[in-house]
Amino acid sequence: MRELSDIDTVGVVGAGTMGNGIAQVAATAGYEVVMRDIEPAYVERGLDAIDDSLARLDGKDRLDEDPETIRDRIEGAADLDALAEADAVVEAAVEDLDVKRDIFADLDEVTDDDVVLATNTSTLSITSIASATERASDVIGLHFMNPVPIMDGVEVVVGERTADSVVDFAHDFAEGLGKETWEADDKPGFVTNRILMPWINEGVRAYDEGVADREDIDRGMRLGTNVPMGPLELADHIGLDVVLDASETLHAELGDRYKPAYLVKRKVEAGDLGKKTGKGFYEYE
Ligand SMILES: NC(=O)c1ccc[n+]([C@@H]2O[C@H](COP(=O)([O-])OP(=O)(O)OC[C@H]3O[C@@H](n4cnc5c(N)ncnc54)[C@H](O)[C@@H]3O)[C@@H](O)[C@H]2O)c1
Repeated sequence: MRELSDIDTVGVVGAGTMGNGIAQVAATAGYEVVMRDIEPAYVERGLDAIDDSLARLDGKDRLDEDPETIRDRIEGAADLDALAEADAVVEAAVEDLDVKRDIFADLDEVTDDDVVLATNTSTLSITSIASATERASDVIGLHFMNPVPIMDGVEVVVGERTADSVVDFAHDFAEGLGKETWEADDKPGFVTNRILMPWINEGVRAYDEGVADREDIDRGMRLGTNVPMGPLELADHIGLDVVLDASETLHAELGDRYKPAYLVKRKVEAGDLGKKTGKGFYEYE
C-alpha cells in the first residue's frame, strides 16, 4: 500500500455532485487531482461547479490560497488512462453496482498495484466492489457528505477484506482534507444512509398522504428535531435518483421497512431529480 506521505496525485472518478466536491477539497488540501468522467461535457460541468464553489468560498474568505492556484491543480479528463498517474483514487460515479464493479476492474488495470482504491458509495457493498479487483485488501469506502466542501464528516466503511493499514490510511487521508471521520462495517447503508433513507422516504409518504404541505413537513422536522434540512428539501439536495438508488439497495438487502416512497420513483421517472435539474419537490433557479 502506498503511504499517505507518498500521495501527490489523487484520482477522482465521476465529475458530478460528489466527484467535483471531492476533487475540490483534495486540490484545496494541496494534492494534484485528475477528475475523470465519461464525457468531456460532464467533465466541463464538474470543473465549472468547482469554479463557482471556489469563488463562493473565496468571497467568504474561507480559502488560504487564491482560487486560481487551487483550480490549477485539477486536471479534467474523459480518458481512463489519465488515472494511471494517481497515487490514490476516490470513485464517485453513479450508484450502480455493475457500473462500480466495472470501474474498479478498470482501475485495477490502469493504476499501480499499491494504490488504494476508495469508493464514495452511499449503500453498496464495499466487499462486492472490491471483489472486482485483484487487490480487495486495498479497497475501502470513503463516504463523503454533500456538499463535500462544506460538510465536515466522512464515513470510513470497512469491507470484508480491507486491510487494517488501509483503514488507518483512509482516516488519515480524510483528516488531511480537513474532515472528521467515523467508521462503519460493510453493511447496507452503513450508519448514515441506513438511518437517513427511511427518514426521507417517510417524509415523502407523509407529503403524498396529505399529512401536511411540503413546507410544513420540512419546517416541522427542522424546528421539531433540530436538523438543518427537512426530508423533502434534503431529498432535492441529494438528488432524487440518488435517493431512489440507495433506497432500492436497502430495500433489496433489508426488506420492506426500506421500501422507496412511490412519489420518489414517479419524480425520477419524470426527470425531476431535485436541485441538479431545477425541479424536485421544490423548484430552483
Ligand atoms: N448526492 C449525494 O448527496 C451523495 C452523498 C454521498 C454519496 N453519494 C454517492 O456518490 C456517488 C456519486 O453521486 P453523485 O450525487 O455525485 O451523482 P451524480 O449523478 O451527480 O454524478 C455521477 C457522475 O458519474 C459519472 N459516471 C457514470 N459512469 C461513470 C464511469 N464509468 N466513469 C466515470 N464517471 C462516470 C456520470 O456521468 C456523472 O457525472 C454515488 O455512489 C452516490 O450514491 C452521493
